[in-house]
Amino acid sequence: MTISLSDTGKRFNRDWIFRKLSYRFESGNSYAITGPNGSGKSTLLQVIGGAVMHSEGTISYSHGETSIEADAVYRHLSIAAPYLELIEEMTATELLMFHQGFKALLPGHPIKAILSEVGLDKAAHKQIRYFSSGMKQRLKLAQAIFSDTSLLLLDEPCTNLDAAGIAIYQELISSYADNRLVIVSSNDPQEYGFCKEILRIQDYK
Ligand SMILES: Nc1ncnc2c1ncn2[C@@H]1O[C@H](COP(=O)(O)OP(=O)(O)OP(=O)(O)O)[C@@H](O)[C@H]1O
Repeated sequence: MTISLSDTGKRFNRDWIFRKLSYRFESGNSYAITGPNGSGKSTLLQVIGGAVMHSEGTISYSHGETSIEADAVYRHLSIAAPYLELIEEMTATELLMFHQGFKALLPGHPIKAILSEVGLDKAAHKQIRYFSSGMKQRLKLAQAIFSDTSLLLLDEPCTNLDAAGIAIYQELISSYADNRLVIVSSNDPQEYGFCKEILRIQDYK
């Protein structure tokens, strides 16, 4: 997948969050969006994912020679973000089964094995409402990383994770990010250290 932004800008009311952003994101590469609190990292990630509409300029998506309509891009992406909720009434296994109903998981990865990879094997049949914040974050990462998508968007992916969780995240990235387009919004090198390109949002004010 390739995502091209041309003079793209976003404002909320009278406040411009970023402007004149021209950038090309390409599959097989990894990108970090960095900047201080409130600078617009999450907003840019949501604009890229098509969840928030940009205010000026253009964004285009393509797969090889084929262009992807902006309103169909959600089919190609998975996202883990602090503001996205899990369905707390479900167990971890039920959530991934439900999710699989509309977005395929990576082939060859049964749900039991996925939960084991993120250290949630013992909690596979526990309701998410009883999960700790770190367990919820592990589940969000599993849901995003093990979805069979070409675009992986990660907003503060190590939020609430302990040292073991951070190590799992880094292993998952090295195992499952190849050939995908990965964009991480973060200020923490533990989260984006693997990224080859850095986009500083302050450069687009
Ligand atoms: N829906 C909204 N309506 C109005 N303003 C918003 C909205 N969403 C975000 N903002 C504002 O946009 C700016 C950028 O917010 P954003 O969450 O993108 O920053 P961030 O860089 O991700 O911050 P952090 O590092 O704290 O997560 C902030 O000033 C925020 O108040």
